[in-house]
Amino acid sequence: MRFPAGAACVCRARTEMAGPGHRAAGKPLLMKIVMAGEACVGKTSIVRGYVEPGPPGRAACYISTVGIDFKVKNITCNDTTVKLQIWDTAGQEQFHTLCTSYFRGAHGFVLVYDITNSDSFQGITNWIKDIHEKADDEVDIILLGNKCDKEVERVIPKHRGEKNSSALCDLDVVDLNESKKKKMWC
Ligand SMILES: Nc1nc2c(ncn2[C@@H]2O[C@H](COP(=O)(O)OP(=O)(O)OP(=O)(O)O)[C@@H](O)[C@H]2O)c(=O)[nH]1
Repeated sequence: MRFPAGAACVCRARTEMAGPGHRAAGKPLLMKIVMAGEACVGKTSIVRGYVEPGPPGRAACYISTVGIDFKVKNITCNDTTVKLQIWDTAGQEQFHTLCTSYFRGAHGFVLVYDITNSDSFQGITNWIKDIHEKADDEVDIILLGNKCDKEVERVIPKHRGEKNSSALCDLDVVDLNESKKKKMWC
């Protein structure tokens, strides 16, 4: 998955995300990806930049997502057509129960924080817990530090994002048994 300029991806996606069992003959491989993270970190902007044609742009004003939104994009990966179903969740607390109910069945998560907002970075731990509780047994997670154009306002150094992702890998190993295994690719 490729992200718009300005986004620092500190983990990488697994390329072989779903096996052939997920595909009916002649149909593209269907992948469910969920965007998650605190409000206003830029999830919707990232999805729009990725899915909509034309140069990536951001909304002039912030309109928070109400509940959940949904976009589709077809990509080709290793000669296989993959239909990405991207669920853009609202970060506001009032939608939390609704949004996490969409975690089941996801193949991958993009967890977004804002590098200029330490609360959004601290919130990542809770999102990981939600994934452990509500998602299926094996999922891939990308941790993404957004708003990298605001370098002068940065409060989360890149190495903290990288450290967090390795810490979360350790957490996986310690806390999860074989049947409830999540993978964090760093
Ligand atoms: N400077 C800067 N601003 C950004 C960036 N990405 C998003 N924004 C701005 O941040 C604000 C929030 O962006 P959204 O994409 O709506 O954030 P969200 O995470 O979807 O918010 P919720 O729907 O409330 O969960 C908007 O004003 C965007 O224009 C970025 O990379 N850099």
